[in-house]
Amino acid sequence: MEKNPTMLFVVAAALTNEVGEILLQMRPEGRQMAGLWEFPGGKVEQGESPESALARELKEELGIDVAASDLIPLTFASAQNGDRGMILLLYRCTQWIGQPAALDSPELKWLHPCDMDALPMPPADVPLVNFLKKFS
Ligand SMILES: Nc1nc2c([nH]c(=O)n2[C@@H]2O[C@H](COP(=O)(O)OP(=O)(O)OP(=O)(O)O)[C@@H](O)[C@H]2O)c(=O)[nH]1
Repeated sequence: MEKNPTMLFVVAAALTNEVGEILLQMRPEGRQMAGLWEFPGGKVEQGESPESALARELKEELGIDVAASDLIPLTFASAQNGDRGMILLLYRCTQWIGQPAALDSPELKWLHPCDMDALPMPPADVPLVNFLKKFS
């Protein structure tokens, strides 16, 4: 029997610039958790590796090209997402091609992890931000 058939896998990027700021985007109106600030990323689709899913999401959401080999695993969070369990995988990315643009969100913001507490973020992101504050 398949184990955890309902588990949702979500991948997200801590896109980090040369001064250590990380890019967050605002979730648009009409989506679950609209108005909250999140790390760019999304759900892993069937047949995708987490890294190829994240590279696809970064292209769709920000218009940047990222090599799967430039996505460095950082940490993860486990949380409830509606009626499903969710594993949220966070990767560090410091190398990409192109200028990040808000293609799928009303606004982007670069900020240091210690300033992220000032923004409303999904509850699942709390341990991710705590990790970044400690180890960035
Ligand atoms: N990208 C992203 N998603 C997050 C974060 N934290 C968090 O709880 N999530 C949740 O993970 C899920 C990601 O789904 P999504 O809607 O962004 O996925 P997607 O881009 O594949 O969209 P779609 O399902 O509408 O096609 C959402 O329920 C979202 O609220 C985060 O920091 N970044």
